[in-house]
Amino acid sequence: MGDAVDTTSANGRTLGSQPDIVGKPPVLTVEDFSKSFGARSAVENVSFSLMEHEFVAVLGPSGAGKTTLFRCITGSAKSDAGRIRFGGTEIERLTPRELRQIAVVFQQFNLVRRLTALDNVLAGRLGYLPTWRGVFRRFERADKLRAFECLERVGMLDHALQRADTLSGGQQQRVAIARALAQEPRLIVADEPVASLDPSSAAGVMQLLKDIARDEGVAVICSLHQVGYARTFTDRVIGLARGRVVVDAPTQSLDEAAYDALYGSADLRSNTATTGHSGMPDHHSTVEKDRRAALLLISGEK
Ligand SMILES: Nc1ncnc2c1ncn2[C@@H]1O[C@H](COP(=O)(O)OP(=O)(O)OP(=O)(O)O)[C@@H](O)[C@H]1O
Repeated sequence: MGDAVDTTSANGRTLGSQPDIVGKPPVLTVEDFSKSFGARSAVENVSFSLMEHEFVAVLGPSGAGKTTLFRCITGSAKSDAGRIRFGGTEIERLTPRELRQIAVVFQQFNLVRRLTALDNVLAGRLGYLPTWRGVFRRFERADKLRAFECLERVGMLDHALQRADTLSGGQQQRVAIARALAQEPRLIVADEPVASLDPSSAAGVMQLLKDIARDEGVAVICSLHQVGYARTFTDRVIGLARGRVVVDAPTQSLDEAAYDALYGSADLRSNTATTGHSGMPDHHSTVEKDRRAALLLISGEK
């Protein structure tokens, strides 16, 4: 390996010493992306790009548009305007094989509860099997070896044959990350991956995602409600408020004013008015709670 050199991302930020990404195109590019639900604008003119090895947090008050953005990145919802490119190709034009390189980690793990950890991880290989093998779950030896390696990578090898519903929340999320790794991803999209975990398990999962970005060269984009985890583990913060990017900067450069822009800029009345679809939480109180949590964490860590 040659000497480490500082590398600047497409967004003009230094990613640290990552010699192997020099001259490489971004893994993901989001350009002037917008999405509305009827007359309600959820995400507006969002642009950013992600490089290999980057671990990026997406922060923002409830209703800011994080989930909508993630659903469009993974191809499960369509944008109204703008472009999302993965490895240079627009998301809508990706082949199934290319789409497999985008792995998703969910808040509720989404494991098959009655299957073992190993069988859940093998599900990440399904996209690589010919159809008939997939239907009968006839995995090749190489797929099984790969699944074991992924379980080892997340520290869950000893639990390979344990049923998913007998694992703790933190262990289940590790298995879900192993399943994501089994897809051989270039991008991991983690939608509030630690929201259901206790603080110790959450820190372990955040550290694991950080290590994967650093060691495997995967780009990881992760929505969070906890500013502290973003500050401790991620390289860069993209802050959304009312569907717009209000912060996009290296994590270490962010100060109180930046978090204030993110959580304090939300016009609570208009935010509540634009987030009223059924099933959503009380946005006024959630935004205020997020803001207080952000300020507490910032003042506590200085
Ligand atoms: N299926 C839908 N139908 C109508 N409006 C929607 C739908 N999904 C999201 N929205 C609206 O889009 C906006 C963004 O919502 P989104 O769920 O993306 O925010 P979020 O930042 O992920 O919030 P949270 O942190 O609470 O998950 C909100 O105004 C929301 O009410």
